[in-house]
Amino acid sequence: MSKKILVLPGDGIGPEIVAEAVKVLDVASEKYGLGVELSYDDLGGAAYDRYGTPLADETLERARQADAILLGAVGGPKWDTIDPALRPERGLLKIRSQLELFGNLRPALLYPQLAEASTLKPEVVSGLDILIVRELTGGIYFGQPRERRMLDNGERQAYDTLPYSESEIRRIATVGFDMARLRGKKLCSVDKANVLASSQLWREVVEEVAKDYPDVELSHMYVDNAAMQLVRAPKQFDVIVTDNMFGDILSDQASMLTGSIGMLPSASLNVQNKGMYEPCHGSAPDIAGQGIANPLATILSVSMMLRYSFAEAAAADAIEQAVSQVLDQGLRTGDIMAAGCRQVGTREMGDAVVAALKNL
Ligand SMILES: NC(=O)c1ccc[n+]([C@@H]2O[C@H](COP(=O)([O-])OP(=O)(O)OC[C@H]3O[C@@H](n4cnc5c(N)ncnc54)[C@H](O)[C@@H]3O)[C@@H](O)[C@H]2O)c1
Ligand SMILES: CC(C)[C@H](C(=O)O)[C@@H](O)C(=O)O
Ligand SMILES: [Mg+2]
Repeated sequence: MSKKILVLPGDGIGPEIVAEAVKVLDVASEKYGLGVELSYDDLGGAAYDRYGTPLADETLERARQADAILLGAVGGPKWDTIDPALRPERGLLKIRSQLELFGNLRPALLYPQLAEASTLKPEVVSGLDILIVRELTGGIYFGQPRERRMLDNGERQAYDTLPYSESEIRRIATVGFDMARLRGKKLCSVDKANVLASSQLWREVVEEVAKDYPDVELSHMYVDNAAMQLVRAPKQFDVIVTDNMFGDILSDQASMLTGSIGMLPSASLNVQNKGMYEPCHGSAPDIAGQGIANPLATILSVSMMLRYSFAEAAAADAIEQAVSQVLDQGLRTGDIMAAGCRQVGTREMGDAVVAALKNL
């Protein structure tokens, strides 16, 4: 049976990096007989321009029908001044929420070839392999009420709300423990339980879930300390589980330990392991249209798609191996460039991964 994949290139560098990831997916499909069937639509600013909304109903319906979704990135200055309810980012939040993609996996893995591109000393990052499990459909991004209003004294005020229910915490904690069990058997839950009520409940529920995982070593850490520990001694972490906003911030931070935000893929999964796959970075308006963006995070997101949505481990491994070989060849986009390497653009990097994959 063919695998239906909806491709949403999005905005800025989105179409550039997705084009390379699709080339890699096509080759993997042919080589491993995956039988993928691609269709395309718009999300974010591109959808606003085409449909007048960042996520059209028909696009959402196509996403529901698809077996998996490949996304580039959304947003950009062109849409910064439109009605905030129609911003490109709201389309992304809506698709995540409507498909209940609550489990966001963001692996920060250092390819040894990129040790010099990391912002930390080689001995601090060598062998780094962290998985951040971010809650993706709750918390302050979605909490109601959220409002901007005028106070009686004429001052403008705005607020957001940070709710977490027990069931939301339990299901993401379970993903964290399951992942830890498959990896180094260490889970660090990151919160702000010294201040926030939502974090106090978070910690309580994570402790309850821990009873089913006696083989996993659980620790708790406040998010401010976690941010510091990530740059002090990142290898102390195996799996981190955390809320929506903390996970957003910590994953961008962790990306630099691996050399560049252009290296960090992600999977956003629901209970049926239906997934949306996208790089962790944004639409990078500062380099869009120049053909210089790093496509590897998106290519590695395809690998995650094959692993998590389609259980095609051999094909997923092969893509990761092809990426590693290309790095061995000394090819680098600007963001991971180092002395003695050859700087290439987005397309050349994608072509090199395709060639390596074909030759495996
Ligand atoms: N998942 C998403 O769609 C997503 C994620 C983050 C930000 N955004 C949106 O993207 C827009 C820009 O946001 P931002 O500038 O804060 O973050 P960004 O991640 O787009 O860019 C931050 C910096 O990283 C660089 N960068 C990002 N991806 C790169 C790549 N593949 N190769 C090389 N360099 C890369 C950019 O050039 C920029 O200097 C905003 O509208 C934001 O809301 C979208
Ligand atoms: C664009 C934005 C809504 C999004 C988020 O904060 O989740 C992005 O930063 C991400 O990391 O995927
Ligand atoms: Mg982010």
